[in-house]
Amino acid sequence: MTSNFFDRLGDRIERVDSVVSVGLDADPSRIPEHLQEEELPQWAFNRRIIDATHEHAACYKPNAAFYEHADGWRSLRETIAYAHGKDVPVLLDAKRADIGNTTRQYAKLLDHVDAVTVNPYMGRDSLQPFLDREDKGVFVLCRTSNPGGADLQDLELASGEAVYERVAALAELWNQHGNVGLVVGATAPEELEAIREQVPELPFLVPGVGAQGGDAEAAVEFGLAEGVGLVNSSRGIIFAGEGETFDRAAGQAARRLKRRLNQFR
Ligand SMILES: O=C(O)c1cc(=O)[nH]c(=O)n1[C@@H]1O[C@H](COP(=O)(O)O)[C@@H](O)[C@H]1O
Repeated sequence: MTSNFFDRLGDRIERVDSVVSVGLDADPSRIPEHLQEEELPQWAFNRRIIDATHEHAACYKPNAAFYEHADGWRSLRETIAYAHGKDVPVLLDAKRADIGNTTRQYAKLLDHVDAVTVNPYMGRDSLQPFLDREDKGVFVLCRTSNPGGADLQDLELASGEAVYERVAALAELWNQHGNVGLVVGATAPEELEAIREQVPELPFLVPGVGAQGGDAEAAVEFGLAEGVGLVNSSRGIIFAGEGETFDRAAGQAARRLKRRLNQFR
């Protein structure tokens, strides 16, 4: 097995012919009723989602926010092990970073998963323990998909560049081990194109297609670097259906998104 995350991800993308990241944002309030009686409803839900979608998944992206409660951590651990059992990499969407002493603890997340998302606001030292993990992927938030993404990220610096452009430039500097990618939302296609031009070699994680209505074509056209990158949908896949057959609907939604994205690859 190659020791570089993006090489492994590239292999996975080739094997399943898919750049779909299936977002495991298992909102407890939306888990179908028949699973609510299980000891760990989120895990019961995710297991069925993984069974139904793994053939179409380049990776799974659980967002840590949905698991930060006592049973949540157990569900997350089971979910990660199960995804790995199906040979699918796991990107933990944690958006972490802090002062060195603290971030060294955060970086231990990478003992359990293949990649994480991190927040660049506190600068290089806050990311260093993540960046030092040569075999893992580190996706730096660059231009996010939410409406407020413009509030700070689009601000123009004295140098004339936008804050998100500065982040992209820094990420290139931080990429000494070839383990850094960027997070750029599909809801900002112009910025997506500009950032791709600026940093042709960095793979992107592009969230925001599906529930947030982002641009799937731009996500593929600008998100991939030499064919490697991820386009994430969470609610659009895992909550595509309801009730007893929710997992079938999720499988169909994942396959549909894969095919749609593949038209642009
Ligand atoms: O880092 C992320 O993945 C992320 C960055 C961003 O700019 N926008 C964004 O939506 N995300 C995450 O991507 C997922 C999107 O979920 P859906 O809108 O349900 O597809 C959520 O887990 C978000 O936290």
